[in-house]
Amino acid sequence: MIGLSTVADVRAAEDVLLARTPEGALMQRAATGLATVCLRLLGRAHGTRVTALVGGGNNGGDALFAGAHLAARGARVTAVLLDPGRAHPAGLAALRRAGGRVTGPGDPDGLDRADLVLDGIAGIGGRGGLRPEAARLAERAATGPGIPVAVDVPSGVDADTGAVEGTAFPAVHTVTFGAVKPGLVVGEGRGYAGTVHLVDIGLGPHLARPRAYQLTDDDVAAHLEPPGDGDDKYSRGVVGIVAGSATYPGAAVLCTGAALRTRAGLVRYAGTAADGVRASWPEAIVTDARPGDAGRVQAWVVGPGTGTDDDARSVLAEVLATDLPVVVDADALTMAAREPDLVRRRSAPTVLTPHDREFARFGAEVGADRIGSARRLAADLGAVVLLKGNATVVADPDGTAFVNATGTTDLATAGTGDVLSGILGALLATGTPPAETAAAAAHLHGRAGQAAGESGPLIAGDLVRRLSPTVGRVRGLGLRDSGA
Ligand SMILES: NC(=O)C1=CN([C@@H]2O[C@H](COP(=O)(O)OP(=O)(O)OC[C@H]3O[C@@H](n4cnc5c(N)ncnc54)[C@H](O)[C@@H]3O)[C@@H](O)[C@H]2O)[C@@H](O)CC1
Ligand SMILES: [K+]
Repeated sequence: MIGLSTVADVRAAEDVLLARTPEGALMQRAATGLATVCLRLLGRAHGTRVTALVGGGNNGGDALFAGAHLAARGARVTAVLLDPGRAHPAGLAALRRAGGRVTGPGDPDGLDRADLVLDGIAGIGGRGGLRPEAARLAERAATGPGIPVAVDVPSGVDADTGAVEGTAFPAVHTVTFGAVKPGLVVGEGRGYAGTVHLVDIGLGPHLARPRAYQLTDDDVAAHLEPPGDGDDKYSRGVVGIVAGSATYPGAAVLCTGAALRTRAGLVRYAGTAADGVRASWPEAIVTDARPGDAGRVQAWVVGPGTGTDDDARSVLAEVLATDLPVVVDADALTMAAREPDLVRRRSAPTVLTPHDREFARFGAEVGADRIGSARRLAADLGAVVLLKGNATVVADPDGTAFVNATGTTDLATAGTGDVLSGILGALLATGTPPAETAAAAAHLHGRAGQAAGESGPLIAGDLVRRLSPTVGRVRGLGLRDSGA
């Protein structure tokens, strides 16, 4: 797992470390790491042009020292000082010694010819939307030819939330120090940070335990263990699915298929789309009776395409009255938002999977702080909230959060949510902790989306078809993608 550390946690760890290291040592570590990444991106230093945008804080200091490293290797470095009176004095001296040029914000011509632009305007000390002069430079850098590299955090991005007010520096790479900050991987910030490179400056042992994480393929592989010798089809957890309707069986077919393809244990389907599901998935055990008559299951998925009429409401209430884990999706979210006590009174795990509009039905818009909003709803309902988005956020009622790293914009198409709830139900039926399990489902869903998107625009059925090879790949078994 990759821990995501808040600004307060980074500052606290820095304070401890600063007291134990010679003055300037941390900034040197940061600047050396930054220059190393820049060299890798440029391929060579000699003869290249680098423009550093330099604010009046330590973030600007990092950019100046890194510029000095690059200048010492033969790069032509220009520092554009936004606040000449406050630029980091030692950094400025180092850059000048190494032969770098220094100008003010009125003379940013270097931006139009740079091979690489360093954004050292503001880091974790940045507050609010970029001021006009900084915004102008960030916009100019965006249209210029140089590779845009953010120092620690793209200026204008809130490091804790990813919120952007107005303009931010549109980095293609962000070189961040000590720990990945949440704002680099979630919300709008994710789009401004590009590829994140973490430079170790020794903060690790002093950092508080993070409250937010990203899962890796290895973490997710633990949720996808193949059956052991002693397993049979029941011992690995059976998932029950209530989805679709006689007129619209599509959601039921996608959800059931996704569950089957995620874990080829047992999948039961109960609902009015029974004929459609039977025709598509002879492997599922299908009934058009109520969930209570479907046979034993270890987890339920309820809601995709069920509608919100009285019958649908009574089926939802029946499922939520069980003491089993339940995934509440789509139409079931609309109904749960009307009667949140159906969720609150449960003691077994519930996972809600809203997109932004569904989230708002529970009483508050998502807003710019996606992790904070998901945490608030999770705590209010005592349920895990999986808030869908470009970077899906999962929040546990205890405040632990996960941010998904594998999402692609290709997934923004009809039916992909039905696939996610099928994956999630299948994984939840094994009895693993619900928040991490939900994060694992989002990760796998994203990986399947990446695979399906390689050959052009994807439709939800492509995700289902790609799931088995994707599970194989994430498990690291090296199963060959069948290309189906
Ligand atoms: N504390 C330390 O020992 C270390 C700090 N490091 C660097 O220091 C940074 C934090 O430094 P600071 O606390 O000095 O703060 P920053 O340099 O991140 O931010 C303060 C500067 O940003 C400007 N600024 C703030 N909001 C702005 C806005 N909306 N528009 C335009 N300009 C704005 C301020 O005028 C000031 O010049 C980290 O992000 C990291 O880059 C690293 O060198 C590692 C070691
Ligand atoms: K920056």
